[in-house]
Amino acid sequence: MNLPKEFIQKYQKLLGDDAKDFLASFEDPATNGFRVNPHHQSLPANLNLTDPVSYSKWGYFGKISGRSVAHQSGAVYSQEPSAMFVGETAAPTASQRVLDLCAAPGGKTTHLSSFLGSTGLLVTNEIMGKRSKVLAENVERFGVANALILNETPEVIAAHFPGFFDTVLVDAPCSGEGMFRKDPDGIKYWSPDYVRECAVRQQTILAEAVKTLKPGGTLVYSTCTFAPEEDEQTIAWLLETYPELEVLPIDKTAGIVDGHPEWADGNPELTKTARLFPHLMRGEGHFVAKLRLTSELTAPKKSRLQRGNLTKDQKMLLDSFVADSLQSVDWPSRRLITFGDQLYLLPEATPEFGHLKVVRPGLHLGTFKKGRFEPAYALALALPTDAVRHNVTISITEWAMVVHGDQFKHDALPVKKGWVRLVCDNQPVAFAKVVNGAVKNFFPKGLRFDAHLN
Ligand SMILES: C[S@@+](CC[C@H](N)C(=O)[O-])C[C@H]1O[C@@H](n2cnc3c(N)ncnc32)[C@H](O)[C@@H]1O
Repeated sequence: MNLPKEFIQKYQKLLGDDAKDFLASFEDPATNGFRVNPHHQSLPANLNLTDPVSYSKWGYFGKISGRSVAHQSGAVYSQEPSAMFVGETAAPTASQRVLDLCAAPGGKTTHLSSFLGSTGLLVTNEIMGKRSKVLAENVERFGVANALILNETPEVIAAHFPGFFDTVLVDAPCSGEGMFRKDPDGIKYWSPDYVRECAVRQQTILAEAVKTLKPGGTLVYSTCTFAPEEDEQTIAWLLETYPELEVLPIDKTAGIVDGHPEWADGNPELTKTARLFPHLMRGEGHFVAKLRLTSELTAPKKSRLQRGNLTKDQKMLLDSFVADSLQSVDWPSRRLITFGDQLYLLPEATPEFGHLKVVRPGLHLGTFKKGRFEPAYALALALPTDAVRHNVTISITEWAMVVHGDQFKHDALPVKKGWVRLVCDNQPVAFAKVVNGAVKNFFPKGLRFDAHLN
């Protein structure tokens, strides 16, 4: 790999004897991993779970194809193992209010959702419009039901949610030195100036993030870069600027090491932060710090809950779909909200949106069409097995036809007419409509792909 001369010299100076191994590690292949989705009652039969990531509840080493049932159904999320350490450090507890401020494409958000289960509120935000759509796709594929997905600046988020969150994650945009093995093109952007530019941006983002914390709340800051300017020095700046913050210790195993105070202002508290180096552990590299707000920084504002807005006619159409096709779902009217003809289930205790740019106000339940309700793809992936009246098991060949958008015939249909959920390898695939004994494919047009089974 063609590493810049200044990069090599910088790390030779910082790492001393270790620099040789560190720099040599850039010639090794990137480490792959995936997390399994605890929301799925069973996992695909052929998943290789023989090589677990020791510090992660749901993580394994290995590569999963983006064209597999495991991926499409949301049974797994591909994530390199050092990135898993971020979610494990944040580890929100049930019912918390959680903010993921820099969230796309959604690796850490889906991980945080695994801790929350169906409880609490996960506000997941991405500043770039296009990337916020990718975030929404990944959140939906992972069957997350309690996420409010936003496309906002940190400034707007801070103004809307002062003193609101129990856990805040800032997985900051950074110089990405830990991504060089996976994406060598990233090296082109690297320069000492770029590193400094990133550090300034990180401070700007953190200055907003801290305003959203409740007293006692936890802030997790992470980067996928090795630059001390963006890692220890950023935390040193935080501690100096906000005496209300204290660093919390992080358990370090599997080759994860302490942060380096001597690479910042010498504050010994910085040893509590964590460094993940590719020559010391099996992963691409990260920096993680965990802090707690010890006293109030920003007074919370009184916010009302966002109210649902379903009309009587819409309620009737929805009730009729639920009666025919689902069982044991509990969707109180106050949480049902329409955006145009799209229906969503708000997460419990969602505060009013005001003027926020909302990408998804919760779980997409479906679309109101003339005189009927059509269930959403997101709903098919989010519902547990027993919540759907008719699950139809399809073969892998039929699955490939579904995800390609083809029509297909199926012998064992439980109904002549109505909605069924297609299931392959015990995983949810999509809703389909049975019309006169034939299956009508509703796999979303924008997500169709060729599974290349042969
Ligand atoms: C490291 S990536 C996040 C990765 C994500 N957390 C995950 O695990 O999949 C950083 C994100 O911050 C966003 N970003 C860039 N500039 C930003 C800014 N000024 N404020 C907030 N987010 C920003 C980027 O668009 C990018 O999606």
